[in-house]
Amino acid sequence: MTDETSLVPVGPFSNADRDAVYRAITTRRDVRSQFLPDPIAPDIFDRLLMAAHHAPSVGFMQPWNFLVITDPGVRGQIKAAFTGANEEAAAQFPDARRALYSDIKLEGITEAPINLCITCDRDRGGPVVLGRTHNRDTDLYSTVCAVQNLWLAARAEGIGVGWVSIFNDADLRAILKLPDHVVPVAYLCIGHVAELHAEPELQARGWATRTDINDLIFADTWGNAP
Ligand SMILES: Cc1cc2c(cc1C)N(C[C@H](O)[C@H](O)[C@H](O)COP(=O)(O)O)c1[nH]c(=O)[nH]c(=O)c1N2
Repeated sequence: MTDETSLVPVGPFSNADRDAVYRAITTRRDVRSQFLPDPIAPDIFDRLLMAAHHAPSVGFMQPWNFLVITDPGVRGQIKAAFTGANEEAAAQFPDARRALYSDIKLEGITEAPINLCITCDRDRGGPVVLGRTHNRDTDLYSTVCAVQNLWLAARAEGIGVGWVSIFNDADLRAILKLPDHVVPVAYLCIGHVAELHAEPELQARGWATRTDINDLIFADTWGNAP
């Protein structure tokens, strides 16, 4: 058997490059309120989509599409869908948390210059996809990898991204005219930012705190401390 793939030598990044990668990871934030109105230059937006498109995907399925939403009419419908779902969401929290929940801004749909829905086409690649034979949801996981690639690239570009998931699926599908085999994985608000929260806003607002990583690591079997 011949190996027709070509390999290139690799080593670790320079310290500066490596630090930049970790800086993007640790200083990336979910953005809801800091969007500036400035448009995003096409070359920057192209790089963000390129980053998303270079994500790993099961069987190299590349199940994503990028729905770029700029039309104010569509945005208005999306915002109304969010508002309805967010009222339903608030009602699900206990009385003690509801006031704080309602006080936290959870989207920047109308303020962000670009809204982007990253979808997953569950039929792409046909009925049998390498790596997906025993776990059908791996196409959804692949799409989430694309979202994260974009989110980190955006941090490096000084662009803020906010993920909005408080929607009834049916609303999003109807507004965006999605076919049945396409899943709206992530609805993202994207725009320039001058500032980012130093820590997750939900932590700063007292909603949740970052878990100690040592409490999350098990050895060999579930629950077994290393
Ligand atoms: C799948 C998914 C869905 C959502 C989110 C994230 C992810 C991964 N997040 C953002 C989330 O609140 C945020 O990532 C955490 O609070 C951690 O903060 P940083 O991302 O580090 O700023 C989010 N934020 C928000 O304001 N409205 C939302 O509907 C959602 N939905």
